[in-house]
Amino acid sequence: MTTENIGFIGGGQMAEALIKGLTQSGSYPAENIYVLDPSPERKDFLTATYNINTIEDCGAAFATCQKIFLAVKPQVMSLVLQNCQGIINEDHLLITIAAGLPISSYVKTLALPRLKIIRVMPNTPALVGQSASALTASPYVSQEELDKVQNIFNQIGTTTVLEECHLDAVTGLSGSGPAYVFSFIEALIDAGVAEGLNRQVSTNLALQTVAGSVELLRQNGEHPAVERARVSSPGGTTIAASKILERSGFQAIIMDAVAAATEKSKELGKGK
Ligand SMILES: NC(=O)C1=CN([C@@H]2O[C@H](COP(=O)(O)OP(=O)(O)OC[C@H]3O[C@@H](n4cnc5c(N)ncnc54)[C@H](O)[C@@H]3O)[C@@H](O)[C@H]2O)C=CC1
Ligand SMILES: O=C(O)[C@@H]1CCC=N1
Repeated sequence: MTTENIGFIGGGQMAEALIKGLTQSGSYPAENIYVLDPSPERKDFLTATYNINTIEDCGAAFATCQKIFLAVKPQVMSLVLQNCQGIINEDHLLITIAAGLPISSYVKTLALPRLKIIRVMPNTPALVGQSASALTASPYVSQEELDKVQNIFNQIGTTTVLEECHLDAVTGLSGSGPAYVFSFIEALIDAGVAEGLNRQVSTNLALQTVAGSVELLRQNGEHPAVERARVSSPGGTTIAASKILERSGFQAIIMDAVAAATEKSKELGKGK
């Protein structure tokens, strides 16, 4: 078990997902985790729930922790970085999870050409140890530092190291992806209710259908189209439903949704 301090600037949903994953997996002692957040309610909640420390300003955060996670909204990131200017140095390691903002924007705002920074896109299933995270690092991050941070994200799910040019697509697919899956599940539940099933029964059936289908794809390793064909009996119920999905452009709708989120991620980084 490591005893290195790590800090979080921003103690919202995603920071909590990481803190929960790290403390509950036992990979980080709570006493080595520090969080800075302007909301007294968030600080009280995080300290009471996870037994971690709070910290009052950037100066204290960067004096206490060499590794700092930036977990604020992209829209407030430049304000946070301005508050940290002159405090962050090239020995610190920043780990940002903000959507859209390229590594170059941090280098520029902090005026630190040799800044060590890792950009990560996780997702909220981190709260239950099932995140899908992609990481990319600035050239001044050593392989050992990248491995350590990747290992932190491995505690809350799976990780992939990618070139930075792919991070917007990752944001559109897996960063925002849980929301699309939740919409699909919600629709399945309501459909069951519309067909007369009790809401709890419908919820249980929908959740297990999605979880079981994911497990089947994982274990069989087949393309989803192959598994779809296996469900579709000739003249049967599934092919009747598939015709409706095809006619409504179901797959194109999902692809358009991912493209819109990817484009938004690019927009967030424009001019930064
Ligand atoms: N929610 C999600 O599914 C995902 C979010 N992200 C990224 O994670 C980052 C955080 O998102 P969430 O946790 O969802 O947002 P959130 O709104 O839950 O958390 C942001 C936190 O930052 C705090 N904050 C505001 N101004 C601050 C300041 N000046 N200094 C320190 N803290 C400040 C707020 O009080 C709040 O607790 C965003 O950049 C987002 O793009 C990345 C992957 C998934
Ligand atoms: O909606 C957002 O902007 C954030 C980034 C990825 C998921 N949630």
